[in-house]
Amino acid sequence: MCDWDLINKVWAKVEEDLAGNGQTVLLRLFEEHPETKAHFPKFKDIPLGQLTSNADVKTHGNTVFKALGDVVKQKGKHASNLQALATTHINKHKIPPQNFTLITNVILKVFAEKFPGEMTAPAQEAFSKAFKAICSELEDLYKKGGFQS
Ligand code: HEM
Repeated sequence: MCDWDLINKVWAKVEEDLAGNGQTVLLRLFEEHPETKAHFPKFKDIPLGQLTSNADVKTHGNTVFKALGDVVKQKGKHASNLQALATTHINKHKIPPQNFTLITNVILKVFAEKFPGEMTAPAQEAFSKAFKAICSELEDLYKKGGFQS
């Protein structure tokens, strides 16, 4: 099974609760890297403890995971998906590119904890490789987009 097929197999499990899994990842990101929360106008002034029951976090978790699922399903032909993400995250949300490395590392960790049956060593390796490639492509798009931090 090639890398993207392995990834999509795990993703089918993630989709059983897309919003809940996205929510877990966002909360873990804010917990482990508190500076990331400051980028979200909706969440920056709310203490982390109160965000666990905040419906907007779950809604945004769904938004992020829907977009990431769209990337994964392209099986590598995701240039236009990444371009769209880079454009809004550079120009509208003004998110420094290294934040994508932070969130993808959190996703890897959360999936390994939540889905030990699906996240076999080869599946972890496949995600790790794919996320590294995606982050590096986003970084190139940021450079082309003239991102100023
Ligand atoms: C897996 C990586 C990510 C994906 C797939 C993703 C996807 C999205 C999508 C689909 C939206 C809404 C549409 C848009 O504006 O493009 C969005 C909004 C946003 N994203 Fe991301 N994102 C990712 C990572 C991040 C990171 C790491 C940060 C900051 C640390 C971030 C900050 C934001 C903010 C502030 C918004 C606007 C939220 C609002 O509506 O108030 N994103 N993201």
